[in-house]
Amino acid sequence: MVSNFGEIIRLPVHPILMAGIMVVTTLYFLAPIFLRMWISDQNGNTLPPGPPVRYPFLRKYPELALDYWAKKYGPLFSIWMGSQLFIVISDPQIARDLLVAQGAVFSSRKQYFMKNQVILRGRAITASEYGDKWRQHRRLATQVLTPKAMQGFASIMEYESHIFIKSLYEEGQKGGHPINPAHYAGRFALNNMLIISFGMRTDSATDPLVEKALVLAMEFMDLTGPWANLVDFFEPLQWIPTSKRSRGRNLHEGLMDVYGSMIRRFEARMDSGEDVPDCLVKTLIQSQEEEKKLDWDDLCMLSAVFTLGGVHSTSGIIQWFLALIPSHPKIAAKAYEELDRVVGRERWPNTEDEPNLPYIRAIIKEASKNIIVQRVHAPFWMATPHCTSQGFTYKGNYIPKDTAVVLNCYTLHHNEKRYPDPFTFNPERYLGDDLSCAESAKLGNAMDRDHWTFGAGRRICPGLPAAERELWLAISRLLWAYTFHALPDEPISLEEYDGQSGRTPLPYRLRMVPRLDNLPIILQEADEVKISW
Ligand code: HEM
Repeated sequence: MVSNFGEIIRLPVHPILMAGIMVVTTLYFLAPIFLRMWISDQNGNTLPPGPPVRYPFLRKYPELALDYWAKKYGPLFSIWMGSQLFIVISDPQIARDLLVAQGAVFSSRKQYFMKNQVILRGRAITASEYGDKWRQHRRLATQVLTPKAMQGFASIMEYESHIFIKSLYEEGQKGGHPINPAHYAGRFALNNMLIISFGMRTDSATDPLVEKALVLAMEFMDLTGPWANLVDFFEPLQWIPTSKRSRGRNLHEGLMDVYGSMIRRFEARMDSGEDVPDCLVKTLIQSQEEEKKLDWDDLCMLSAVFTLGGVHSTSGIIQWFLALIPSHPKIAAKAYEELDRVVGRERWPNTEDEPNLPYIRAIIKEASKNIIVQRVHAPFWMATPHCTSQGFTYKGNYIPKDTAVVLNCYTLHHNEKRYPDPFTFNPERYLGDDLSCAESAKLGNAMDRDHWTFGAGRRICPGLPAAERELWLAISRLLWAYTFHALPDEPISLEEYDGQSGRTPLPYRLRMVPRLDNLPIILQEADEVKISW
């Protein structure tokens, strides 16, 4: 604009715009103050208490923020992450009252942009909203994991644990050479999952398929941490192309490619009349013929998620166990005493020995409950969030439809009343608990449940029986076979964990020294074989 005096007048457009943006942004972030007053059910019950601001993201160890808020606002609090409302459950009874008793309301899944829309395209069981599609997927998944079906997989899992111990022995040069166990634990878990999903296994530690599948598994974990993606909570960001989004798309393509070609190979064997083993993909292909609703993308995503879900968590627990045990020699000594007394030194433990080895069972439960990283961080800090499919009022707290529901495992697992001295790795707390995790999850008194690592309610991990058996075979045999030693100049870091959803320790090496002279003789009893397919 030009003034009467010929001067150019600069309109303060920028400051006004800036001020406007700042006001809108401030209002946006402070909106929970008002929303907490306005959102209520017909009886005037408002949301569970919680912070008065929206959060764009949580810091690196979100479990600590949740624990802080649970102490401040109580065992049922609410929080906005961007535009998404969450409720956070930190008490066993509330977990039971909502996730189990009100399963029809609290069992859906939010269609998170990155995980469920870009990568899984809403297809796989873990991403499906509560409804017919999920029921169909869940039925197929549990069909593959019935106790009878598990019996069929038992000898294969025993074999895989044999190969796991053997490859550690060979690579570790009988204890002379330090090793990073990540690859071997990953391969053990992957082979178990490949057998359950595809009736096949890989026969080499450097098999390109293992490498590819493990890379995909790691990328999946990295991209799908529940609070890892800003784009999940700020919808406008979904329209902006980002490198992360490209990674998500590439991961989808990678999963379709790898798992699609594996399904095709399996299908070709079926078509040629071969007597193929019972496994998830066989069930899926047969069901596809019977139930037309299962399309190609369903098949690929279901088998991918099933396999991925089972690999990272199981190998993560084994890796944490191996990271922790060198600094707990008294616990190892008690385990050796029990193993020598009950199983003896002539053979190693089998599945049937489980009821007679309560201390080993207790170690596994304690390891699964909570690997205590430097007594602060907890890599398994929450189960996959659920989501409400309708509004519900619980003891005066209104929980609207589409609220994301977080099971706050960190706080649940550090409950002083349930786990005295909760920051200590103490298997003894589980002595006298003879139930499997699956049985324990069904206990009437939620306070008695062993731990919440496998989730709760209708979405509870369907792979639980398989995971328990794998952990048993791996950890009991590791303890029978080796003593564990950190390297003096390479302390094992228990301070941090890797990946957005925090499942694995930072890379480390340890020496695993054979405990008994007859280990090589036992290891000779089985050789690596490829189950061709
Ligand atoms: C130690 C190992 C494992 C851990 C800690 C684990 C943990 C979990 C958790 C926390 C959930 C979410 C539960 C919920 O929403 O309440 C889940 C879901 C799932 N898990 Fe596992 N899991 C493990 C092993 C496995 C294995 C071996 C399989 C397959 C054989 C498997 C298959 C699945 C599937 C398909 C779902 C999705 C269920 C649904 O949304 O209905 N998991 N798992």
